[in-house]
Amino acid sequence: MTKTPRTLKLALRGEALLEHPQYNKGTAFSARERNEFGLVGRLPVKVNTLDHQCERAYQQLKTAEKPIQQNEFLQSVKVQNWVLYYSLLGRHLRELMPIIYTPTEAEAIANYSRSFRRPEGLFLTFCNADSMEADYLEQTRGRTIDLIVCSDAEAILGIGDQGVGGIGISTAKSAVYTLVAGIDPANTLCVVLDVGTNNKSLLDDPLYIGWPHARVRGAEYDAFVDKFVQLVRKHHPHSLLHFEDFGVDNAQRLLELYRDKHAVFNDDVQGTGAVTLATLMSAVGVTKSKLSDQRIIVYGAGTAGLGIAAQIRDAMVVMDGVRKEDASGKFYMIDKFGLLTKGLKQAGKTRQNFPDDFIRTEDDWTEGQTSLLDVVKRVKATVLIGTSTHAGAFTREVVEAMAAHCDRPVILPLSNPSKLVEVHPKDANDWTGGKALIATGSPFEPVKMPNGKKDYVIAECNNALIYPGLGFGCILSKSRSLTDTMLIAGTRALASLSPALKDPDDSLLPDFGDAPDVNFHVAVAVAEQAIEEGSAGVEWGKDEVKERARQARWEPVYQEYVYDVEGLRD
Ligand SMILES: NC(=O)C1=CN([C@@H]2O[C@H](COP(=O)(O)OP(=O)(O)OC[C@H]3O[C@@H](n4cnc5c(N)ncnc54)[C@H](O)[C@@H]3O)[C@@H](O)[C@H]2O)C=CC1
Ligand SMILES: CC(=O)C(=O)O
Ligand SMILES: [Mg+2]
Repeated sequence: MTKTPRTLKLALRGEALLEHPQYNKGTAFSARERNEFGLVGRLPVKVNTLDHQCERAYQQLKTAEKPIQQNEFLQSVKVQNWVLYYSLLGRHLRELMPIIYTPTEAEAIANYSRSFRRPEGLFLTFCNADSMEADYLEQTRGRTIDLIVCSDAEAILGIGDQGVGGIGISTAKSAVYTLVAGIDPANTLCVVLDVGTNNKSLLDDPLYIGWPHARVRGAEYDAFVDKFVQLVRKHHPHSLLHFEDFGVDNAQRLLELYRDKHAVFNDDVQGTGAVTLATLMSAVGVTKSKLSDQRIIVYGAGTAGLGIAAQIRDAMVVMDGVRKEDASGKFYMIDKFGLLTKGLKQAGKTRQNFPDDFIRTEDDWTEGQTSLLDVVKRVKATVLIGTSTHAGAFTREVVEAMAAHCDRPVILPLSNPSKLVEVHPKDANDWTGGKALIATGSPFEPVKMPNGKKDYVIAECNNALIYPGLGFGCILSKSRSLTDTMLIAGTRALASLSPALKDPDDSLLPDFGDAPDVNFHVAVAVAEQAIEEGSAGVEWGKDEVKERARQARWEPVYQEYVYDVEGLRD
C-alpha cells in the first residue's frame, strides 16, 4: 500500500505562508498555488521541483568550508522549510549527520548565545516558573504532540553544562527522530529547562542569553521539573517524554521517579545502554563467546557508564540465565579515583547514589593499585568501555595490556564529541595489530588492517542508532510506558542487523546511512512487544504493526495546498 498524498486546506497567505517552515515550499509552489496564495509577485517565476531545490541547497552547503558553518546553513534551511531540510539530509544522511548531530552540534551548542539568530523550541526558565503552563500552551494548543524532547543542559554530550544552549541538543535529537524514524516534526516539542548554569564562561559573557544565575538545585529544582512533567502528563498524556543530557545526579533519579507514571525515556541511560548492548551482542557473536563470559571494565561511571552496565548485566540474566549478583560481578567500574571498591565508598569517594551492585567487594584491592592499567592487567578484561570524557585515557600501554591476554579485545571509546574519544580507533587498531573489535561514540573513518586485509569499518555506537526506533515503536503502539522488555526487543532487532554476524571482519553495527531501515525494524519489534505484553494502548494486533508503521512514517514530500479561510493557520 502506498501513501496517498493529501491536499491541505490552508488559511495562510503571502508572507505568512513563506515564513512558515512547516508549509513553506519556496520556489516549489505551483503556478496555481502562487495565484491562490498571493505569491506570484513574491517569488521568481520558475517553479522548481524538490530535487532541484535539494541540488541547489547542497551546492550552497558545499560552499561552506567548516562543519560549523555547514551546521549554521542547515539550521537556516530548517527554520525556512522543513521538507527541504529533511529531504536534503535524507539524501546525504551519512555525510550530514555529523553536521547536525555529534560532533558539530556540540560546537553549535557551546556557541549558542554568540551565534544566535532565531529561537527554535520552548524555553522554560526558572524565573518564569509562574507562567510555565501558559508558555507551554502557547506553543502546543490545538496541536498533536507525540514526542517531547527535553534537557536541563547540565551534561551536554561530553562538554558539560551549557545553560540555555542546551536547547540545541533537544532540537538535534528531535531532528534525528524525524530523519531516522519518520516522526512528524509538527508533532514534536523541543524543550530546554533553563535552571541557570554553573558554566562560568557563560555567566561572564555579556552576550549570554540564558538565565544568568547559578544552577538551581535541591527541592526547588525538583519542584520546577515536576511542574513541567505534570504539564506534559496533563496536556499530552499519550506522548513520549525523552530526557537528554541531564546531570549525573538527576538523570537516573528522574527516570525512576516518573517511569511508572508516564512513557518516559532517558536516552543517555537507556538508549546508550541499548546500543552498547547490541554492539556487545555482535562482538560476542564474532568471538563465539557469551555475554556472561566477559570481564567488562567501564571507565567513567556516570550516567552513560552506569546505564550501559545495568543494561548488559540485565541481558546476561535474561539471555544467559545467570544470577543477577553473578552478572553484576562481571563489571569493574572505574571513575576519577580509580576502581569503585567498598574501600573507596567508605572513604566517601564514590557518588552517593551509586548502586552497591557494581562496587567491588574483594578485600585485596589496595589503594593506589586500582588504576585502569592495574585493573586491565589483574582481571584480564575482555571488554573496555569508555564513557569518561577523558580524551586519550586508553593509552598504548592499556590497549596493549588488553591485547596481551585476549585474542579479540572489545574496545569501545564512546565519549563524544570526537575530540574526547578515549582512544582514536586507528591507534586501538594499530596497537593491537588489528585484533581489537572497535566501536566509537562519534563517527570515524575506517582503519587500515595489517596483511592487506580489507579496511575495518568502525561502528558508530551512538544511541542515535536506536533511540529513534525505540521512541517510534512506543509512540506507534501508544504505550503508557517504555518497558525494559520493549527496550530489549528493540536491542535484539538492532543486534540482528549487525554486519559482523555475516562477516566477522565487518563492522559491529549497521552503517548510519542505513539508520532509517534499521530503526524501522527496531520500532516494529518494540511495538510488537508492547502489544504482546499488554503495554500498548491500541486496538489493533501484532500482525498490523509493520503496515501501521509504514503509514505513520512522516516523509519529506510536498503536499498540494488549497486556500480555505477555515483552513490551517498554524
Ligand atoms: N555514544 C553514545 O551514545 C553516548 C556517549 N556518551 C558520552 O559519554 C560521556 C559521559 O557522558 P555522561 O555519562 O552523560 O556524563 P557523566 O558526567 O554522567 O559521566 C562521566 C563520568 O566520568 C567520570 N570521569 C571524568 N573524568 C574521569 C577520569 N579522568 N577518569 C575516570 N572517570 C572520569 C566522571 O566522574 C563521571 O562519573 C560523554 O562524553 C558523552 O558524550 C553519553 C551518552 C551516549
Ligand atoms: C550521544 C549522546 O547522547 C551523548 O553523547 O550524550
Ligand atoms: Mg546524550
